[in-house]
Amino acid sequence: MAPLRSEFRNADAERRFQLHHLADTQAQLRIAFLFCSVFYLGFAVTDVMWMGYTAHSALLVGARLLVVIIALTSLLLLRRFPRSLAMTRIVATVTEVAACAGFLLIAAWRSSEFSLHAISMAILIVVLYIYIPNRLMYALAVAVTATIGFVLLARLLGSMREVELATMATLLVLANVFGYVAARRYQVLWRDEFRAQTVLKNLSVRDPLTGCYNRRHLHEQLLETELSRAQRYRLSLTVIMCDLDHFKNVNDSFGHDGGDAVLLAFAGLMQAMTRDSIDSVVRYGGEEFLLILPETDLRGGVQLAERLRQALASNPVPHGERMIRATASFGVASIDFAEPESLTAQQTMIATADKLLYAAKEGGRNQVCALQLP
Ligand SMILES: Nc1nc2c(ncn2[C@@H]2O[C@H](COP(=O)(O)OP(=O)(O)OP(=O)(O)O)[C@@H](O)[C@H]2O)c(=O)[nH]1
Repeated sequence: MAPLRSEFRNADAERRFQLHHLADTQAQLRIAFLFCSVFYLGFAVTDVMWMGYTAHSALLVGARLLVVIIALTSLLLLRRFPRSLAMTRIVATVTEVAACAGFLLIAAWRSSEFSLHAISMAILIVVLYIYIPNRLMYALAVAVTATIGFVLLARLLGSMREVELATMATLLVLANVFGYVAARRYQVLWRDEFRAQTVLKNLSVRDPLTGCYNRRHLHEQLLETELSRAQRYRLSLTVIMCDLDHFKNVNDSFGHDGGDAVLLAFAGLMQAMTRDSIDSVVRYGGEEFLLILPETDLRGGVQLAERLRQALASNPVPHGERMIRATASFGVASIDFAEPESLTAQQTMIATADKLLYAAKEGGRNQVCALQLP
């Protein structure tokens, strides 16, 4: 995690974290925008009480209304783009900037009350860091700029003595420091929690030796998701069942560690040669794997199986000083849901791929057998 901004260094992990929290972030922002609108408008009463019904107080109320309009527009934009991370960040930052600009304008126009404004400024700083969810660096930039602007205005327009001004500035610096520290703690805690959840989820869906998906995840989610997606969008779907040949001999000759090295190398090949986040590699049994290839026809499936077969056969696996030669057999079953009569169920696809795999074993191993399902 990057220490200052308290975000994952890996952009992809950070994006997944942000997306995971997006609904909560938006809900919190909606409340913050409503809260901001009520308070900005509510304090218009004090403008009128201090200044009476003058053109000056009307201008102040106008400035407050502008902040409220921006906050409410942000609220509508959140409703319009509920899945957009970029929009969520933009509306959070724009509303923060508008709230600070409005506040500084009001402070400048009611320049006789800077010690009262200082209390509001301290509250505003806490709200920016902790209450409005935004990237920590954006909150820091807005809060520090607003604080500097406020102290400069107090110096130029206020009637404070130097010592009062210095004390107020120090207190506001402290508010920034504690706001930043508290916000940073939240950010770190949320990410730690997300990391722990991700690790637990991975443990429950993946095989610990090879990192491939496990069979439970295949049956609970993967296969059904991919089949229904292929059916809905009338796409083709291919599965490859593969099994290392004479694996018992590998274990007997090189020990269990040698067998594990071959399993790892084969799983690594499959993961490297398939499409990231599209294809799935499942450890189906001891030395048996299942590949699920969405939007892939029989020809594509056979090509991949052939490439895998050749890669394994021609690249012996290093194990200590020795090299282990290994081969595998493959059964490829494909279905095209563009054909209206395709009714193949999950079990049929896997059972067919399994039969084809055993046909490949019967045929002499180190080969690919394939079939297009109706
Ligand atoms: N090293 C290691 N071996 C495993 C693992 N899981 C299963 N095995 C072994 O894999 C071997 C599978 O043997 P068989 O089912 O007889 O199949 P085979 O020897 O590969 O023969 P064919 O599949 O007919 O080519 C057994 O010896 C299992 O103990 C594992 O995680 N690590």
